[in-house]
Amino acid sequence: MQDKPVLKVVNLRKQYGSGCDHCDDGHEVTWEKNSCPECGTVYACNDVSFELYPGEILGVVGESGSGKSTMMKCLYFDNEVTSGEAYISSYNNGETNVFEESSQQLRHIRNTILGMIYQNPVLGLKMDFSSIGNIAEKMIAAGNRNVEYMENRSKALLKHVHIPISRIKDEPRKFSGGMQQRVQIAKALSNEPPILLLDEVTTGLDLSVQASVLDLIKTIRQELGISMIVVSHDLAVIRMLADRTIVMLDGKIIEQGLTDQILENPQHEYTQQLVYSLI
Ligand SMILES: Nc1ncnc2c1ncn2[C@@H]1O[C@H](COP(=O)(O)OP(=O)(O)OP(=O)(O)O)[C@@H](O)[C@H]1O
Repeated sequence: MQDKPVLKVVNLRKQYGSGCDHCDDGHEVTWEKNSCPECGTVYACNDVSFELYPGEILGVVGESGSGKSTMMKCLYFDNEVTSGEAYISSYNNGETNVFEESSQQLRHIRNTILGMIYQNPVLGLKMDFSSIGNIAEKMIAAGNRNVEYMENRSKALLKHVHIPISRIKDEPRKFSGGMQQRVQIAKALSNEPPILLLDEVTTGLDLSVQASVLDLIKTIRQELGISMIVVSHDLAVIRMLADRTIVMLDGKIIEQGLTDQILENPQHEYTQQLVYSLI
């Protein structure tokens, strides 16, 4: 490879609390996992840096509380970062730190460059809108006004994620968990974003439903070549999907590399535990 990354993240930090003399420079502290024992500030993400390349799936794995969801929320601008930089190649040719952009620009990036699929569909869908309406809403937010186009595209997307045509007007609250995730995926794809963010999308689903959602994600990557960041606490999901993997612990990246390499030859003690628990 080394194409230009579609996304480059540099020293992303998200802290809860104002910090103190002890933890501000990070060196003098014996951390209690991700928090400062003196002032209690939580460093949910600390100096997180990585690159996402065209068409690749980057896995992010780590235990509960390691900072995975916080990182995704920062990348989708649900959370404001404390500090750090992110550059997107399809936005100002990758020359602008998007974390410093206005809220109007951030909305534009969310609507046209990023798609997000949350673990909890309530965060990604309006449960009382029709499914087709959910998708149209995202297209309208990106400036679309052509009703016929939006209707046809929504139908095609829902068909693509295997929602029966007879149910496309149903509200997601009437759907099973697997179907809700499929509608979220269709919605996230509606404006053809170059980057998809998927946060624990199969957690909580039955195994067979998990498998079908994972298959759908693989098919989308093959057909559309979209770059994806896939967060999961489950290394089996990462093994199935990710080309490269980041391992997070206590808000930091402790290991990253090709997924096969990480699975075959984990370097960090924590990664070794994760991998051996999978075998
Ligand atoms: N609003 C908040 N205020 C204080 N601390 C927070 C807040 N939100 C998250 N945290 C802390 O940030 C850390 C990272 O949480 P995060 O949810 O990102 O982890 P995670 O790896 O996604 O775990 P999980 O999969 O269980 O959500 C945790 O220590 C959490 O307690």
